[in-house]
Amino acid sequence: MTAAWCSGLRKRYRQRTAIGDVSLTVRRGEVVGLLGPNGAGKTTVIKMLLGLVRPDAGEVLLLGRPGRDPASRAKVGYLPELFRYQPWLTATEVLDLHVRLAGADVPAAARRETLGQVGLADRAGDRVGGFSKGMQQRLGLAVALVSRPELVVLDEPTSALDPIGRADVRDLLVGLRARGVAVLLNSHLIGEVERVCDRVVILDKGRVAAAGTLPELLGRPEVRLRLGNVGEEAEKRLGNFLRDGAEYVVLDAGEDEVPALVADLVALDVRIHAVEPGRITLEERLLDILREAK
Ligand SMILES: Nc1ncnc2c1ncn2[C@@H]1O[C@H](COP(=O)(O)OP(=O)(O)OP(=O)(O)O)[C@@H](O)[C@H]1O
Repeated sequence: MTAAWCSGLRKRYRQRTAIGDVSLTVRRGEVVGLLGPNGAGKTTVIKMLLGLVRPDAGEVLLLGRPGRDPASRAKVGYLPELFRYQPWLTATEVLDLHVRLAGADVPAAARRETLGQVGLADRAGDRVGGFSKGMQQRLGLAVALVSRPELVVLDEPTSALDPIGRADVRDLLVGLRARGVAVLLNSHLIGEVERVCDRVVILDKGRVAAAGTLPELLGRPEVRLRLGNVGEEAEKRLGNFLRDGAEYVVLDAGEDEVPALVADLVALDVRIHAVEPGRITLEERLLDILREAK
């Protein structure tokens, strides 16, 4: 089930410890988000996983093989943070080149389909030198996906993309997960990570500051009620719920709990201004974790 695994990774550059101790796992059919401030070590971890940077210590397994074994990378797709493709080649030729380099067998129709998936179908025959930055990043995604990899590692895949491009990438990731592909996603766009990732690993100063599923990191979902004209009887009915300023908070609400509560409150002449789902956002949680670690 494990697509990528590393344990005890360390890396120093001269006197600077880039990675102090990082262990993480990405399972098949799972999208894992890598978050953390600038310089936290996200790209270095990705490069050590992929054999592009040699760790000082630690172990890597990719799709069941030791990371040092070049064969372990045959089924891995990678979009680097800094992407550049040969400007004299067309998009189709870039894909052909990468398919050849990967030693993969991908029919021409499937290559065309991949360019279509990233929104470049009508630019397939154009030279990459004339592409915008976002178009080059889309091509980079096509390169990462064209050989039908079992593990996809994307280092800030939407940094140059417009909002529609970002939504396209989200759809692509959901499609990959449904096919059982494992995805490791490094992104500063926390909303994007929150929407699409099953698990999140937060790096800070070369260490894992927190890791878990979204419910584990964000706590229990809650429903918040903003009410007016709360009389004595209504106060009694609300007695079991937490009060946070002007709001009442229902934690872990059962399926009928909120509708029943609202019906009772309406019957008691309470004015209901809002009934809203409320939970700390991943961005708030990330900032808390990073501030605590300071
Ligand atoms: N080739 C290198 N030589 C020297 N130091 C390096 C090298 N590569 C990375 N580092 C250092 O390692 C640390 C982690 O860098 P890394 O690029 O992994 O961070 P990051 O979390 O990906 O940051 P960002 O969000 O800014 O992309 C930084 O202190 C950086 O200066």
